[in-house]
Amino acid sequence: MQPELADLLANARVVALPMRTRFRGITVREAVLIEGPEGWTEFSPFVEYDDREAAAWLRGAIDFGWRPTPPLERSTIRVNATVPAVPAGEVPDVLARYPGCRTAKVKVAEPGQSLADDIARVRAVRQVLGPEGRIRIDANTLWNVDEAEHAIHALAEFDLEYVEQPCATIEELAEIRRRTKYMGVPIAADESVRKATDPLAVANARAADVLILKAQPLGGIHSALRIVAEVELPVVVSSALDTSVGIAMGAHLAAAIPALDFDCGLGTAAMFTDDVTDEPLLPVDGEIAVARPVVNGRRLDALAVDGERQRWWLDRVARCFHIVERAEAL
Ligand SMILES: O=C(O)CCC(=O)c1ccccc1C(=O)O
Ligand SMILES: [Mg+2]
Repeated sequence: MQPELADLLANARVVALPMRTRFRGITVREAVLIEGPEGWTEFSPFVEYDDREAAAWLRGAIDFGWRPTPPLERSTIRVNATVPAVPAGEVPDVLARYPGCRTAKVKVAEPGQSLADDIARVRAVRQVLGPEGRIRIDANTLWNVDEAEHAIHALAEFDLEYVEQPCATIEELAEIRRRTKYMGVPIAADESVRKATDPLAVANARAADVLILKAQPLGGIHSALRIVAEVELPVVVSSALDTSVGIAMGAHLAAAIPALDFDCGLGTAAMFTDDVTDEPLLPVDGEIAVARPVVNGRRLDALAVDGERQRWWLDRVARCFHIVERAEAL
C-alpha cells in the first residue's frame, strides 16, 4: 500500500532532538515523524543532502509506516557504544551510557585533531572495555590512503575489529585493504554504501570485508534485505542518528537478517538528551529491544521545531514524494 502525499503531510510532525555531544558537526538532530497504518515512521535525511538522495530516505520511511515488517529471526539486537571524537578523558563517561556493550565504535580522523588524539581515545576505550572488548574505528572518509595506512598501523596494537570507511572512494578502499591485509585489520564500507546499487560495486571491487547498512538511505527494510541476500559480505546495521522511531526501523532490519555476526550501530538513542517516546530504544545489557516505540504526543509538542523549519521539512517531503512517485512509474 502506498500513501498519498496528503496522508504523509497530514500525519507528519517535525521535531528537533538535542544531543549530548557534537556528532557529524551537529548538536541538534531534526526529523519528521509520520504516523502510518503500521505505526510511526521517520524521515530524517541530513539537511545538506539533495532531494534525489533524500527521496531514498522517504521510500524507507514509507516502507516502515505502510508495509508490514518481515519475519524476525531475533527479538533483541546487540549494539555497540558510539564514541564521538571526544578527549580521551571523557571516554569513561561516554561508555557509561552504553551499559553492557562489549563493542565500541570510535570516531577518528576528526578535522583539527591529530593521530595522537585518536591513539589516546582508542587506548582509553581499550582500558575501559578490557582485552575482550571489541573496538572498531570510523574515519568517515577523512584519510587519504597513506594517512590511513599509517594510522591503521599505529592503532593496530589496540586490536581493531574493523576500520570503517578509512578513505572516500571504492578504489581507495580497495587499495588500503590490499595494503593493510597483513595487519589483519578488516575494512568496512559505510559512505560507499548509500544507494541500492553500491553494495555490489563494493563487493565486486573487493573494497571491503564488511558492509554497513542503514535502513532509511537504502530505501527501507525490504530494499536493504534484498541487498543482504545479494552480497556475500557480512553486514552491520547502523542508525543514521535517528530518533527511537528510526532506530526501530533499523532494529527490525537487523532482526530480519539471517546471519548477524557483528554488533550493530543502533545504540545511538543514548546520544540524545530527549526523544519522542517515554521509553527510548536505549541499550540494556548491551542490547536494544526489537519493538516499535510508543510515541508520546506531548513530547512531539515539546520537541517541535518553529514554523519556518516545519515548512522547510514538509516542502522537502513533498519534493521527495514526487521523485519517488516518478521513479515508481518507470
Ligand atoms: O554506527 C554507529 O555506531 C552509529 C551511527 C553512526 O556512527 C553514524 C550516524 C550518522 C551518520 C553517520 C554515522 C557513521 O557511521 O558514520
Ligand atoms: Mg560510518
